[in-house]
Amino acid sequence: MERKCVVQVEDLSKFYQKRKTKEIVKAIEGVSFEVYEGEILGLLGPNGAGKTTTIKSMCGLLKPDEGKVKILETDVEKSRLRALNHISAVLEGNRNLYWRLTVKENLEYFAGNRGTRRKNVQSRIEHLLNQFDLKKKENELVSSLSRGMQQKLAIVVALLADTEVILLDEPTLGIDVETGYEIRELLKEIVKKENKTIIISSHDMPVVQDLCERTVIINHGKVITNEKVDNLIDLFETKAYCLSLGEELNKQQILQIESHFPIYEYSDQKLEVTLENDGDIYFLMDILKSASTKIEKIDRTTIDFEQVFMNLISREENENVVSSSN
Ligand SMILES: Nc1ncnc2c1ncn2[C@@H]1O[C@H](COP(=O)(O)OP(=O)(O)OP(=O)(O)O)[C@@H](O)[C@H]1O
Repeated sequence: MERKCVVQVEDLSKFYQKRKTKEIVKAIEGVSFEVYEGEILGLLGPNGAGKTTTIKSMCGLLKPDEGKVKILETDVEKSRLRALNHISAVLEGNRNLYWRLTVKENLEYFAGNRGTRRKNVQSRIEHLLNQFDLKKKENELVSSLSRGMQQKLAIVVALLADTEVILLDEPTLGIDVETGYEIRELLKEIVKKENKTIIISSHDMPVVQDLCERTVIINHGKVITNEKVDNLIDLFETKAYCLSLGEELNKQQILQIESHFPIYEYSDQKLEVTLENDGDIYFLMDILKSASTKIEKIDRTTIDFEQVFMNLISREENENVVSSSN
């Protein structure tokens, strides 16, 4: 059965003009992707890649120069309020909480603000407080809560609006491991039970690997990958090898490896390397032969999403270097 598309980002571009130099900066250019019902999508990219610009365009905080965003077929720019009824966002820095109100007061205030129907509000608040283990804190001021608890509350506020789409910007940034794990499990539960769609922007690759079904990776303002996380890991795993060597590599060999293979690891006579192109294995053999380094064993190596991400970004950087020098 075909999945329902809930968010369509179509050909988005945004340019800024620097105040001092008047130079035009391209933040994003031609960014397009779709997000489906019941999916957790990771929106990733290195610093300055264009994630915040994309996110702000998605929740109507910024007007793109070109392109559009549709949430459940409603154009965010043309029918802002109607579109925003379908999406809630937790942007970085807990901006959706009042620090001088208690946990419960925050929930009641925001529920009223979004026009959530009175009849269901109290039971939804109770349900979420219990689900997120915040019930015992309901009368405490937000300012007195730990960062992890504030983040859980910020997510609860977003969930209270009961929108189909939830956008979470760096949901685990700066919080302890235990709460980070708890948040991940809760998000999985919510997607499963309530069929919500979650879009996560994060630099935390283990979180992305654990939570996201698919990732859109942006670099230099353009989408460079839009693929299922498992497919990406499989793809790179088939190219990743661990060579156990008979002796240590010398400096010259390490320099050669470094310049040809952007992602590699070497220690204790073990070389982990990703072979991308057909000629790579011969190139590697030549480097090893140059100092008569023996290979004792070659294994396929397991790879995590962090390495996949690094591979994709460095591959794109290399292609950019090649195309700009042509
Ligand atoms: N108001 C602005 N004026 C000028 N340039 C801007 C402005 N906002 C963003 N940019 C530039 O646009 C590019 C994309 O920025 P954006 O904040 O979207 O990236 P990002 O991927 O969210 O980065 P980060 O992870 O560091 O927040 C960057 O080069 C940034 O310097």
